[in-house]
Amino acid sequence: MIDYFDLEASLSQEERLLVDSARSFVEGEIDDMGDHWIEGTFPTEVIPKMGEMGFYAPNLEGYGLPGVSETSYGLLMRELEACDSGLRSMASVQGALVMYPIHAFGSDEQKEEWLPALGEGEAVGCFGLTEPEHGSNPSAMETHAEKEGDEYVLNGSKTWITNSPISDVAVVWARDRSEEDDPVRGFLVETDRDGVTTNKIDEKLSLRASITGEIALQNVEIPEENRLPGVSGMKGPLSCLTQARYGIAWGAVGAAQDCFETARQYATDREQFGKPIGGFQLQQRKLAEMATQITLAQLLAHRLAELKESGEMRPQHVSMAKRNNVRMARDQSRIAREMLGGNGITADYSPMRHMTNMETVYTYEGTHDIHTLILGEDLTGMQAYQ
Ligand SMILES: Cc1cc2nc3c(=O)[nH]c(=O)nc-3n(C[C@H](O)[C@H](O)[C@H](O)COP(=O)(O)OP(=O)(O)OC[C@H]3O[C@@H](n4cnc5c(N)ncnc54)[C@H](O)[C@@H]3O)c2cc1C
Repeated sequence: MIDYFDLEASLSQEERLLVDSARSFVEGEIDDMGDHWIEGTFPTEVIPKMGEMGFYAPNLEGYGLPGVSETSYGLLMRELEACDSGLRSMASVQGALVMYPIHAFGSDEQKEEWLPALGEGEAVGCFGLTEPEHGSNPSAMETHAEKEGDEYVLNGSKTWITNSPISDVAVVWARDRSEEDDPVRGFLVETDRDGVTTNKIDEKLSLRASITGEIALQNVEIPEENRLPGVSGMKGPLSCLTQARYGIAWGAVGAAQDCFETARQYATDREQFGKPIGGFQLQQRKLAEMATQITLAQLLAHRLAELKESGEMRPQHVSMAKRNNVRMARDQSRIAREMLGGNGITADYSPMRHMTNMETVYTYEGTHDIHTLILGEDLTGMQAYQ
């Protein structure tokens, strides 16, 4: 894969090993992502295998988790998304959006119950924040929890929830009406409880190789021990999103790298007017621009990892990297598709699959617009959301 500035020369042995094992896992276990994309399915048989490989939250420590470097974690997300954004989304949601909040804000009992099972891929989790009427502004959420004795009763609905139809547990963010000012709290909701339904959203034209659904909660009773005790307010869900967005900033680079390699190979093989199309200046310009944009995004991702490792990373740094790298992958996947001519619109080649996936990645985890506003506020001190 393209590494024009030789950034990988400075990887540690652990980091290099992780890249190699993720790459050979993808090559050995997943050869039919195009078929899954067409069918709108996810290869669920790889969920426990990804657990065995240690792909879920390996940057966390304890409960069997190895605590690898942030660069290792980023490289892993990059390798998974080079295959498909659906595969990276599986690892991102399970690791950054489900295991992270349990690890950071959960009780000892919650950690013991869920972290080993989720880490091994024996259980699947999902993250319920978005609601039908509240996407970019989740703080306006209507889902709420009322305290009744030593139980909570949850009501509300979440939508666009990755993996909800195949999840064992959902981290549901809801207003806790038993406290003053109804703060947002996280609740662990087992999906087999009475009153929980998780309908699948069909006919997506993007991120097709990923299962997406709703979570409807109708008088769902859960014990009060299922509330995450360690966080209150929007910083709960937002801190999870910072973790997941970090992985996306890396993952998008993987999708773009795969597009680049596919386009470069095609330009070498495909002949028109008696020579490979890669010999024409117009095609070389496209490859030169693609390589440059990928390299800039790689530099951003590597520096972001250093900031995260040293504890200096701010959510706004993540916003800039997610915003830039996803836009880059969205633009460059289209150029790669274009270079493949008619063949580029088939599922035999990855660029158009990546290109359509990028529409979701551009929108979820904070839309491109919302990250623009986060940066605008950071740069001016004035917020322009409303
Ligand atoms: C495939 C997929 C998987 C997802 N997985 C999950 C998941 O696992 N868990 C979860 O909780 N959510 C998930 N989401 C939801 C996702 O995070 C939301 O779609 C996203 O936050 C945008 O919300 P919305 O779709 O309601 O769009 P809206 O918020 O309605 O936005 C519509 C448009 O308005 C723009 N806009 C909104 N506010 C402003 C403003 N103040 N200024 C300027 N422009 C603005 C937006 O940028 C966008 O272009 C997923 C989404 C998809 C598509």
